[in-house]
Amino acid sequence: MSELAKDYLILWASQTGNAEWIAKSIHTEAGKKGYTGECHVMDDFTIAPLQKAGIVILVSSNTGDGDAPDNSLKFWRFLRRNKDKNYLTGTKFTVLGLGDSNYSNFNHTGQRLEKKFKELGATTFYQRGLADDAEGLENVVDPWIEKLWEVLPTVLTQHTDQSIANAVAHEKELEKEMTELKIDPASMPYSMDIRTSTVPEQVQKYTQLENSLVEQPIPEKKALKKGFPLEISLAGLEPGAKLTGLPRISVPVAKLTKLDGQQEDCVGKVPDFVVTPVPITYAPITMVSCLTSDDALKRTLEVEIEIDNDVHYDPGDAFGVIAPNDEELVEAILQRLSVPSKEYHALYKVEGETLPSHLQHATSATLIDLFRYAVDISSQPRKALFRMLADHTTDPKEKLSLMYICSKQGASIFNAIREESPTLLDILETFPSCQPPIERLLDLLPAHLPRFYSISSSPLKRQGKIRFAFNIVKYITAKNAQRQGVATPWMDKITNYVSNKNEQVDVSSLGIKLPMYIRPNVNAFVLPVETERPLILVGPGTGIAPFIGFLEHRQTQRKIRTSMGGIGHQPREKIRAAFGPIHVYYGFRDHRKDFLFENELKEFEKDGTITHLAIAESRKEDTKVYVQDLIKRDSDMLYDLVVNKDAAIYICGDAKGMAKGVQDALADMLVQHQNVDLLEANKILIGWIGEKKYLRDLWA
Ligand SMILES: Cc1cc2nc3c(=O)[nH]c(=O)nc-3n(C[C@H](O)[C@H](O)[C@H](O)COP(=O)(O)O)c2cc1C
Repeated sequence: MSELAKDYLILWASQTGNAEWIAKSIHTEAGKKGYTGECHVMDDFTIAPLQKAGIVILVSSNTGDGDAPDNSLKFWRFLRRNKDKNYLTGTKFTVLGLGDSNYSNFNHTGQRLEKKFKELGATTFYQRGLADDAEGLENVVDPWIEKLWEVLPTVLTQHTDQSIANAVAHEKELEKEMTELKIDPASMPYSMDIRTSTVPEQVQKYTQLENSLVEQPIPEKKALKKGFPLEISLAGLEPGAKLTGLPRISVPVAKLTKLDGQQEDCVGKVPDFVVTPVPITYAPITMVSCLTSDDALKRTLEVEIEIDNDVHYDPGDAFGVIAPNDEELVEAILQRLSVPSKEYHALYKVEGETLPSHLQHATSATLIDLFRYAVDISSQPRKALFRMLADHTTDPKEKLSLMYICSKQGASIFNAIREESPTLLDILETFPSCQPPIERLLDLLPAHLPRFYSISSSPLKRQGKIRFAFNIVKYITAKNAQRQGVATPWMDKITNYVSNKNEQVDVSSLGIKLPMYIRPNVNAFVLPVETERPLILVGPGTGIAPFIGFLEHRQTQRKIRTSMGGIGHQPREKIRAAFGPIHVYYGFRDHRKDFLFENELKEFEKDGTITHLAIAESRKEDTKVYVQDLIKRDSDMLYDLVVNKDAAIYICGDAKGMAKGVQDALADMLVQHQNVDLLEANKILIGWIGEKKYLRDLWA
């Protein structure tokens, strides 16, 4: 048998924090199990050389269109340039990919990593795992990690320290205790609604121990936001049944230490612990316009902000907005956690060995800011969160429900909960005897992230300004709970809920500033430099927004060239030939309600910026037309443009329905005209993605 390796190296790449959290959990747990190794973000790959590590574990998510996360781009450059077939000979590795099957390039990065490592001579010691966010990452990640612990002793040396053996045994004991909760048939099924929300005495005591900051709750005057408790039925659970497949008890990481003093809110200022790739700009909001009618299904706003001269962007770039979590929700959660309001502004230091990136700079932060800006309190809850909450719940039935939710037997309940997208408040109100320490919440809640918007204006046309458009995310779930996004309702609120359709309201006098930063389009979703290249732009709904920026840009470029031509330098035909045709495929539900940018698009059509505007209306009387239907209709003309005239195709919008439909329509076009089968047609399309001839900016 070959010698066991001594050290492992975990390299992770994460866009929104999942891969980072999973990689760090594996690292912490591996340490507890007696293995030694390191854990780094992929772009720090020079810190711990790959060739020196016996075992390499790669954990990577995807972004864009099957692209690698931003914090692995340097690593990828290094891998691409490295052609040495023996570079990793002797290295054993495995891959855990995180993806989402709503995207057609499902888990592309994980697969590419595996291929590249093999090309460099490495061999796999354990089969790769490809998790799907559409189904719940845990369904693959948890069993994959469980099996990893079985495989690891065959390839890696484990230290047999007695304290480690004791800790592992203790953990097993705990697990057993939790999984053998006796199920009382008399209490089933039961509804959480009948519970009172008083926190039992022993829970108060417990939290005081774990959370030095919790004092006796003081009555609050203000009526606080209420959550929407979940309905959890234990009906599916057999009396005496055991729960299996529970997530591992995650190791506590974050430690809160109280500092001296308080810090009052600095209105509109993002706390210093929020770190962005480029410094935050506070951009004054100058104009707001509502692009939809009152009776439209979705409310869409267009907003204009002012930027400094040193902020540069191209049409198609996106920028991040740093919006706080909903203030009422934050306060209601803090109150539910028994934090007295006088503590909200007390300063704390967050410490811990494997702290996630979003907490690493919180060396002096107020509690309220941590809940406003550090953690996500309204995204899909992780199973590990429910598992942790169970450990801090005193009522046996509630504890059992929490364990059930995260067990294999409770998979359908967990999925039903995901459908309802509960906030942290909803979950805590469902389980009144649950009183988790804030530190454990910091460990298990995902990072609060900037929200990205495509720029819908051209810097040529609107110097010193940026315009963007977005739907206000507010909806009612199947169980009648109200839900809302983070940034869009906040922007609607701070700009005073402008409502007259297409009226551009000047809001400069309100003095509102938007914390933002430009994120250059790593995807190359920008206009080609050659203005003569034909373009096919497909963007239903708010997917049209970046194309408005493209069109403004082309319109202004043409105007500039025409004015030069006007003084005798260039004949008009030459100018016309310098600008390729632009075909726009745009869709909405009902032209009276949600024909976004109607005036602008008609103007572009009139002045020749758009050669052909194809409009799909999906709720028009009895006909439902989608953009993909129009692409099928125009298949001959589009084939000629794409194949004979080298047009570039841009798709923006929903990854699931629209992008798949458009891809099918394009594949059909190739089948019809190029005498290939569907498989070959899709391969051609994938090739076009690689050549940046077919570009997509999609969201699930
Ligand atoms: C804008 C965006 C684009 C994405 N593109 C893809 C993709 O092309 N293929 C895929 O499998 N998953 C894709 N995903 C899904 C992520 O990989 C998945 O949600 C993962 O859990 C994110 O992990 P992270 O938080 O570590 O970045 C995308 C997610 C977002 C938000």
